Amino acid sequence: MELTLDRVTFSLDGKTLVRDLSLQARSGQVIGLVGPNGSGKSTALRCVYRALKPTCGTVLVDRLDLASLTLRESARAVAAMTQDSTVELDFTVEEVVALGRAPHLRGNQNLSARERDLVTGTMARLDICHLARRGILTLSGGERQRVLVARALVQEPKILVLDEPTNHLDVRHQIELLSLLRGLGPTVLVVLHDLNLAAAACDRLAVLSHGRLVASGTPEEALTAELLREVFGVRADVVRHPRTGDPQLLYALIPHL
Ligand SMILES: Nc1ncnc2c1ncn2[C@@H]1O[C@H](COP(=O)(O)OP(=O)(O)OP(=O)(O)O)[C@@H](O)[C@H]1O
Repeated sequence: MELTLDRVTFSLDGKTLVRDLSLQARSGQVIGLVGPNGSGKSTALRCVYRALKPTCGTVLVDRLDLASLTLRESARAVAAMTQDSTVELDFTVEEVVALGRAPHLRGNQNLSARERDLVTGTMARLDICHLARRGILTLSGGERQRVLVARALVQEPKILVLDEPTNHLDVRHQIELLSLLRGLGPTVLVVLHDLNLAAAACDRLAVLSHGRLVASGTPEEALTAELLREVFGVRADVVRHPRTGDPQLLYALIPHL
């Protein structure tokens, strides 16, 4: 499914956190949203998964205004793993992952055999089968993060929204998770802070600064030394990855800061 943000603005208490943001993700594309702290990335995502209602503008899923869908319909279409995703109760890992099916079930309906296989298969992909019977509250940050991604995938969404999904993950699990996003099926909108991983994982990048879109395009088009200086305030050398050809950024510490 295609995801379109059409001039989305979100204001709160007279402050505009996201201004006139227009983005388009074609079906199956992975779009990375990057930008400095406080630039409005999470706010923009919240408008997509309906935790916030845009003050102006619309979010369209296949040209259908998301706001016109019932909450159940939009929960079937859009899954989110965000910094707000929490599990307060001490469910087991397997139970939490199975909760991803909730928008597809009626009342106390049990999971079908296909859905049980989906839960098991997704847990295997996220390397969490060994945690199946553990209480979610006993997990490490990275383990928990992988469980929450599995829950979102089990939802079989058309649009997958991920806010810093590699947060807490060790380098192997970061690479595995982002590799998984490629060719996954749903259209993915993902916030990433690691620009080298974003360049490797995303078809296109959208760069936010002070709530506004300041650059967008392929990683090569978006991640220029000039943009890194102006938007992120860092000096970086942009080189090509010797194996993949992706742009990669080299930073150095600032002497005598
Ligand atoms: N509920 C709120 N009340 C007041 N200000 C808010 C609220 N939520 C967000 N903000 C402000 O809006 C701006 C954008 O926040 P947002 O969380 O969208 O940024 P972000 O780009 O995701 O940042 P980060 O990279 O640090 O996670 C920030 O200045 C933040 O302090």
